[in-house]
Amino acid sequence: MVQKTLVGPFKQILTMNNLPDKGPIKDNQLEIIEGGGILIEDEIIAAVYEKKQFDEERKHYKKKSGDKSYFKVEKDAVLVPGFIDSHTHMIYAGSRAKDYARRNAGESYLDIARKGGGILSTVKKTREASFKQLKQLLFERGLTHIKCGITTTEVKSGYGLDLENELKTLRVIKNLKESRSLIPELIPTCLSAHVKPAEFETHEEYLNYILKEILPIIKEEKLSNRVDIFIEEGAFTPEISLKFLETAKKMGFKITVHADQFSTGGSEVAAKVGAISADHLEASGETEFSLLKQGNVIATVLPGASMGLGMHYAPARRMLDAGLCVVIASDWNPGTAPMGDLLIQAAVLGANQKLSIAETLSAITNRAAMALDLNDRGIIKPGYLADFIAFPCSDHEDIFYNQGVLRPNQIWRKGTRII
Ligand SMILES: N=CN[C@@H](CCC(=O)O)C(=O)O
Repeated sequence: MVQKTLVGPFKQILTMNNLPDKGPIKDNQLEIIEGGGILIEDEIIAAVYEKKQFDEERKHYKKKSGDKSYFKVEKDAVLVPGFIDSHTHMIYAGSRAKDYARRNAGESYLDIARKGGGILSTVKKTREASFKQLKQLLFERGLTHIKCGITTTEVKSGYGLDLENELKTLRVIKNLKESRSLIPELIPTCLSAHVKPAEFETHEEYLNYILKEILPIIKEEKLSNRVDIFIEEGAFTPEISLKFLETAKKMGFKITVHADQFSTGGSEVAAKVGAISADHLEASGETEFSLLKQGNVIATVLPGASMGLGMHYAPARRMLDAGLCVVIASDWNPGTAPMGDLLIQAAVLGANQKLSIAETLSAITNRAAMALDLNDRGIIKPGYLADFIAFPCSDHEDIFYNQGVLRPNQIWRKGTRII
């Protein structure tokens, strides 16, 4: 039997429907329904009602009668789609507080990595951690995410860097994805090509190992259908990254890349290989924007990494004006982005880059869904997943104005109210 629930009335519903996929968005393009409500059928939005229709529907519903229930919401509530965090490294063990202190004392991220800190120090701790410990850590981080209003979270491997440990982390993600509904839906990505582990002599050798030993098992066990690589000085050069990604693509994987964080070259690879998104882009300029535009690549910016490294933000305003689809993600990781709070980061980036409310919200809802190639969420619309969140305020402008301090107090994930 289909479980039907009528939810509302909401002071405002921001549907994020009918917005452009790319380029600037004006606030007056937002569809805002005042006093309306939602009909949920199992996991799906069955109807979005305007006030008049909602008041009519409501008469037919009695709380918990038969197969229908009516869920009356708190007085002032603004409903938006559940947030989507399309770039995180949330599965790791240990802390990098010492790296952070060293950076603040003047050492650079790349220098610390060369001297034994950095990504490889997290790899050591993650290899030592058991499946059970990693599962608990990821679960707790997932709870933090859901409280911020995130209902879908991408999670990358990349702190295992050998067959056993890359599979261990991806199996934890799969296991948690299948067993929990209290945390966001997890979307796994294989980032075995994060950096070269010490056991390999050359970068080519390691990338061949990923292609021959790791990716076939990931495919067989359906652990992920996405492949990422860190294109950067100290990680992988654009030339060998392109060859690696072309082969991964031929194997059936969707492609995303870490591009232009400190130096350029990654955007060009992303465009050539037809990546869905290029993420970071702090070093990108007009040349890179036009490459991304020609390649139809989504530009994902990661303000949390800029905050963690104390560096400038990616030029999101100029990217939008160049006609790109801009997405904002938290990049939650122990090295450069330990905060992991997408709401604070989006609000602060929006103020810094002069993004309209519509552009900022779109970058963590409907456009973020596109970065994960998911066409069933990110918009409040019939047929879409009933993933939505409500903030205790009477006007949507209060959400980013409060810069992350105002939290959603009602969260539905796949039709179930979980907070
Ligand atoms: N840049 C590469 N990867 C992460 C940092 C990982 C780490 O330092 O542990 C990022 O996206 O910022």
